[in-house]
Amino acid sequence: MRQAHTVQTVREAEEALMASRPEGALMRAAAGGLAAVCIRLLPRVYGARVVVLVGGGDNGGDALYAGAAIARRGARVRALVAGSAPHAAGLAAFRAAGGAVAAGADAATEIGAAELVVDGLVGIGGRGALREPHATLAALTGEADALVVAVDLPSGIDADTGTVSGPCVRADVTVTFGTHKPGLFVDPGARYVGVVELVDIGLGPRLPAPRVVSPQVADIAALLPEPGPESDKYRRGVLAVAAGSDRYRGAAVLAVGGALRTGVGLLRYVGQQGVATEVVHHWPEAVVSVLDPTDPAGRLPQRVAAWVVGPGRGLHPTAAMELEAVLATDRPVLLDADAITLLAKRPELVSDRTAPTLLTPHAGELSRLLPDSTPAEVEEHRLDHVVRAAERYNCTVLLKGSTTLIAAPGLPVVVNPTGTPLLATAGTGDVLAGAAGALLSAGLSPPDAATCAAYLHGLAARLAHDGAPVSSSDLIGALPVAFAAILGSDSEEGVPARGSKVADGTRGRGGRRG
Ligand SMILES: NC(=O)C1=CN([C@@H]2O[C@H](COP(=O)(O)OP(=O)(O)OC[C@H]3O[C@@H](n4cnc5c(N)ncnc54)[C@H](OP(=O)(O)O)[C@@H]3O)[C@@H](O)[C@H]2O)[C@@H](O)CC1
Ligand SMILES: Nc1ncnc2c1ncn2[C@@H]1O[C@H](COP(=O)(O)OP(=O)(O)O)[C@@H](O)[C@H]1O
Ligand SMILES: [K+]
Repeated sequence: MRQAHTVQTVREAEEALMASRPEGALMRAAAGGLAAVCIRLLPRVYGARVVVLVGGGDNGGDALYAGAAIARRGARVRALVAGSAPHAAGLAAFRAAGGAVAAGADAATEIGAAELVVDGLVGIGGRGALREPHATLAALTGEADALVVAVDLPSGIDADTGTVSGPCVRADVTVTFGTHKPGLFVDPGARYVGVVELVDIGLGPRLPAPRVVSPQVADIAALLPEPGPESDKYRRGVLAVAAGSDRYRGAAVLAVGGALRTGVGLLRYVGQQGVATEVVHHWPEAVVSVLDPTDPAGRLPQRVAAWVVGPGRGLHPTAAMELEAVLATDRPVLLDADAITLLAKRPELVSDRTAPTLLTPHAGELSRLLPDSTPAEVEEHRLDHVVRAAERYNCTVLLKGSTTLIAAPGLPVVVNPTGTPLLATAGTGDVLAGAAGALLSAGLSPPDAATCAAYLHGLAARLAHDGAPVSSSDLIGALPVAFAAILGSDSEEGVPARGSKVADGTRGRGGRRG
């Protein structure tokens, strides 16, 4: 798992480490790692035109020291200084190595002609939207042909939350120091970071548990259940799916498909006759129990390992009675869509529950779960809201959307790295609910089931048609391909790139069958 820590934690760890190291050692380690990445990225260093953007703090200091190292290799390096007092020792080293400070008036020309721009405007000390002249310099990097390397994090991203509240540097590569910062993983910040390279400056042993983690392919491969020789359909996991209604038959078919293609021992579909017929037509392996609308709790299938309730199920009283009955069992339950809307009126059904529960809301549904929030606020501060929902309902919450986040009380928030806007099409959430339900029925804990399902789901969308649009049915069809990619990964295969000038650096350590 890639780990991310908050600014306060990083500062505390840095302080403790600095006390045991000679003055300036950390910055030298950081700048050395930064310079090495820049030098590796330039096709030819000698004579290359490089611009360093220098703010008034240590982030600018890192950029100046790295600029000095690049200048010593024969590059023509110019500094554009924002802020009145750039790092004094860094500036002296930069000048001594042959670097020069360019006039602010030449900023557009210098950036326009550069092959490489190093963004040292602000790092973890950034507060709020960039001020001038930082904002203009950040905007100029967006128009440049140059490769853009961000120091620690792209200037303009809030390091702790990923919030972007004004102009922001769009990096091809971010060289971050000591540990990742949550804002590098979470949208909207995550869209600006490009490939992230972590430079070890010795913080590791001083860091506490991370606030945020992001799984790599080997982490997922290690979690996915694998049927063993002693497996039978019951021991592998029986999943009950209460999804779809006469009005939304497709939701049932998609949730069941997502579950079957993720792997279940036996799938029991529960629903009205018409929908059940449709489900069996698409998935003859499903075993159906026809719902009695006058007594939805009366004939719930017994001996199930886990439940999925809610996609396309509706909000009528029958659905509410069914929800209450399922939550009264001691089985793991996944609630999605309409079940979440119903839960918002009866939060105690989950908050007082002792058996495992997984909620999979999108931003609108999450805002219903937290009545003092709006969907726009959830979108803007996704990390805070998913953590609040997990605490309030005392269960695991997977927040869908541009970056899928998974929170559970007492655990770091998991950020899924495989998401893609290709998923923004009707019905993909139903597939996700089925997939996560299948993993719950196989015995994974809600956080692990949610983590693996989100990873598989995003990867399937990317692999389905090589990046061409996918339908929810295509997504189901591509789940086996995503499984094969994960289990057969030989470590260098990462998540496909997100449109950066540099190939994606997300790497795994190898699947267990690799
Ligand atoms: N600590 C260590 O051991 C190590 C730290 N390292 C490096 O130090 C970085 C942290 O350095 P830092 O603490 O000096 O803060 P930094 O990110 O440079 O920002 C402060 C400057 O930005 C300015 N500023 C703020 N907001 C602004 C805005 N919205 N718009 C415009 N300006 C704004 C602020 O100005 P002020 O608001 O104070 O006037 C001040 O001048 C860290 O990210 C890493 O790169 C590495 O060398 C490894 C060892
Ligand atoms: N812009 C996006 N980038 C990445 N994933 C997205 C984006 N928009 C939606 N998704 C994903 O698509 C799925 C949509 O689910 P949901 O909103 O429940 O739709 P539906 O109810 O139609 O199935 C979720 O997995 C969500 O994370
Ligand atoms: K920066």
